[in-house]
Amino acid sequence: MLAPRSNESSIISVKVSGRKSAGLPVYKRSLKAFHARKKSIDLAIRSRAKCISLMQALATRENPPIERLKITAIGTTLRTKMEQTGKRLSCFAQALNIPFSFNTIMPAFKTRFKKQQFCRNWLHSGIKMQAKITVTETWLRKHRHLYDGATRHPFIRSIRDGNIDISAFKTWLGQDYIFVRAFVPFVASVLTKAYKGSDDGNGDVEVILGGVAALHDEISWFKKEAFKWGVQLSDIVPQKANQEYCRFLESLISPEVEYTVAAVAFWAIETIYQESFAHCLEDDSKTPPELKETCQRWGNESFGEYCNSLRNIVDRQLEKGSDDVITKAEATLLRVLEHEVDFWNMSHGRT
Ligand SMILES: Cc1ncc(CN)c(N)n1
Repeated sequence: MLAPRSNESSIISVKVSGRKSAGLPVYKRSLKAFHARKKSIDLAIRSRAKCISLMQALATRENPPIERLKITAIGTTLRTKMEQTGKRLSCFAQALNIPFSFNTIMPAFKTRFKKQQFCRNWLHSGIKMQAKITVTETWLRKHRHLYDGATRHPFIRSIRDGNIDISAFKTWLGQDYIFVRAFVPFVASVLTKAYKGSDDGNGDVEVILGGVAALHDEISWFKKEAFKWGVQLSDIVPQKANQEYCRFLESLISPEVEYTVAAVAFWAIETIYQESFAHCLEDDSKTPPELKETCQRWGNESFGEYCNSLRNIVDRQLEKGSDDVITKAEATLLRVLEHEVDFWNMSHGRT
């Protein structure tokens, strides 16, 4: 244990995960350690509420002053949820005048066992583990603006705020049905590429096969939903943005397109819907009850886990990809983001 001199301030580092911390409430333990002038404290904490209690307690302390509160959240599924927590905590820290930083770590695991093992070690060992920034993480940071444009589009915001124009929703429903039909051969081609192109010790084929299987159910859902809303699917003519997006998918089916490049497109297409619709299900959302089922379809947690599995596949592939493949894959991600924005614009009646 390091004991700083009395005029030295301390950095408190708190680890957050879904696991319950044992014994004393976390903030009491943190403060105890703070009094004991430990330089750094690693604790597992369960909820945002506990972080808030800790901040309140720290804010009222004068001696020694807090230099910086650093919270690192480890998660294995919903990155957006962790980021939201980070934003809220950051606002709160600002209000209390506590210098604050928040990081998230989303490590990839081959098996559930490895994940549990990591969480156990991370929470209890006190060993600081360096999070490795993956290629997808780098891209999402670099293209944050475009990514947010695709996942927080005014169309999605209008669902979330409860003021969606139902005719726009019906447009989206009909057009997306056509898109999903074109998506089927694309996903099947990714499956073929995975079968041929990966060593598959990691189960890529199984994950992608799950995606192919789910599309059957998805198409049935569109038919049921169209009936409910009085949308005649046989009358739908694909609009320009949809045609272009479907043409883009078709171009990725070509055997010349590498598995890594096609897998990046697949991951991005699924994840954009996951993050968009999950946004409409957050606690403070005013999504109309009749649209909740639609949002659940892509915004649910298990779809989030599936997207995360796709992301792990992509990161593993990128890790061993040539510079040329990585460049093409990044360009493909950007194309997907642009097509998604165009698709929302089209649904929103902006084209
Ligand atoms: C346009 C679009 N993008 C993504 C998804 C999710 N598969 C979708 N159904 N439609």
